[in-house]
Amino acid sequence: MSDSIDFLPGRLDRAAPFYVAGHRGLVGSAIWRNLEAEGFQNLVGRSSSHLDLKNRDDVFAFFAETKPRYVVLAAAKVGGILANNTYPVDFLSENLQIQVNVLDAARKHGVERLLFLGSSCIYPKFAEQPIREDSLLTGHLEPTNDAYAIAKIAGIVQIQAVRRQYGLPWISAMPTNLYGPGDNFSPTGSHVLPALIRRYDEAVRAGATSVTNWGTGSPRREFLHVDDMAAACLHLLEHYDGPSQVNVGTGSDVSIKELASIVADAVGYNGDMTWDTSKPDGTPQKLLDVSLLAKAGWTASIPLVEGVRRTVEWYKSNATDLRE
Ligand SMILES: NC(=O)C1=CN([C@@H]2O[C@H](COP(=O)(O)OP(=O)(O)OC[C@H]3O[C@@H](n4cnc5c(N)ncnc54)[C@H](OP(=O)(O)O)[C@@H]3O)[C@@H](O)[C@H]2O)C=CC1
Ligand SMILES: C[C@H]1O[C@H](OP(=O)(O)OP(=O)(O)OC[C@H]2O[C@@H](n3cnc4c(=O)[nH]c(N)nc43)[C@H](O)[C@@H]2O)[C@@H](O)[C@@H](O)C1=O
Repeated sequence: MSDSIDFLPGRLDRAAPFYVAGHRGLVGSAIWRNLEAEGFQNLVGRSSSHLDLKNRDDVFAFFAETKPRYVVLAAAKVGGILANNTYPVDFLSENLQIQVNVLDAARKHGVERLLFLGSSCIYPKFAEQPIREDSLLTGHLEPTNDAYAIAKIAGIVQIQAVRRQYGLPWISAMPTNLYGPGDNFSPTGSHVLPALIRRYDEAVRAGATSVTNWGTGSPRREFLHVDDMAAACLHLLEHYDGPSQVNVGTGSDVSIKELASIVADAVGYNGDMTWDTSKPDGTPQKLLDVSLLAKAGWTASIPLVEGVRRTVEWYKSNATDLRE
C-alpha cells in the first residue's frame, strides 16, 4: 500500500453527468446537496424502487442510458450493530451484489472518476488506535459486523483491481460512524446516535425519568457529521488518486456514555440512564488515523456538540415523517 498522492486529478466538470447511487440515503442525500451547492448541473439519482442495484441487467441498462462520467457509490444495505448481527447474510449478499453490478457497469461504460464508500468496520477488531489504512487485513474482524465488513473489503479490492487492470483513477473512502439529517432513526435498525436522539426525545415527551441504552456504554466511537462527509467525498474526487482506501473521520472519539450525555443535553433530557448489557458492545474502540486525508488537504469542521444540536433540530422538525 502506498500513502503517497500519486496524481492530483483536478476540478470535476460541473456540466458532466454525475450519478449518486443511494441519493436518498443519509450519505447520498448529503452528497447530492453538496454537489448542487458546488454547481453540478447534471446530477442523476434513482431510488431503489426505480432501479434495484441488485438487478445486474437493469444496472447495465441504466448506465447505457444515462452515461455518467462520475459516480459515487453510496447505495448499500446499512444498519447498526444489532441489524448487522441479526441479518449477516443480507449485509453480505446485498452489498456484494450492489457493488459488483455498479462497479462492473461503470467500468464497461468508461466512468472516469468513481468513489466507493466502505466503512471503518473493515479494520481488525483490535487494530492499533488510531487505525491506519495499512491495518487492513492484519487481524480478525469484529464478529457483529464481519459479513458487512467482508463485502466492503471486496469493494476496496475491486477498486484496486480496476486501477491495476484498466488504469482507471477510481478511489475508495472509509468513513467513520456518520450522523446527521436524513438518518435512519429506527429503534432496532439504526446506529447509536440517531437511536439515542429518538429514545431521549421520546423520554422527554413521555416525562420518563429513566432510559436504557445498549451495551456497557464504555466502547469508544468517532462521529462525523454527514455534511462534512459529503464535502470530503468531493474533495477526494478532486484531489486524491491512490490505490489505498482513505480514512474519513474527525481524529477524535468519545465513549458511548459521553455521547449519551451530549445527546441528553441537546434534547433536554435530565433523567437517569441505565445500560442493557445483554446487547452487544461491538468493537471496543474505532478511531481512524486521518493523516492521509489531511495530507490530501481536508479536515472535518463540524464539532460533535454542534452537529448533534443541528441533528436534534432536524429530527424535531421531521419526526412525524421518518423512515423505519
Ligand atoms: N451511516 C453510517 O454511519 C456509515 C455509512 N457508511 C457507508 O456510507 C454509505 C451510505 O450509507 P447511509 O447513507 O448511511 O445508508 P442509508 O441506509 O441511509 O442509505 C442507503 C441508500 O442505499 C440505497 N439502496 C440500498 N439498497 C439498494 C438497492 N438494492 N438498489 C438501489 N439502491 C439501494 C437506498 O435507496 P432507497 O432510499 O431509494 O431505498 C438508500 O438511499 C454506505 O456504503 C455505508 O456503508 C460508512 C460508514 C458509516
Ligand atoms: C458504522 C458502523 O455501525 C455498526 O457498528 P457500531 O460502530 O458498533 O455501531 P452502532 O452505532 O450500532 O453502535 C455503537 C455502540 O453504541 C452502543 N449503543 C448504545 N445504545 C444503542 C442503541 O440504542 N442503538 C445502537 N445501534 N447502538 C447503541 C452499541 O452497543 C455499540 O457499543 C456496524 O453496523 C458497522 O458495520 C458499521 O459500519
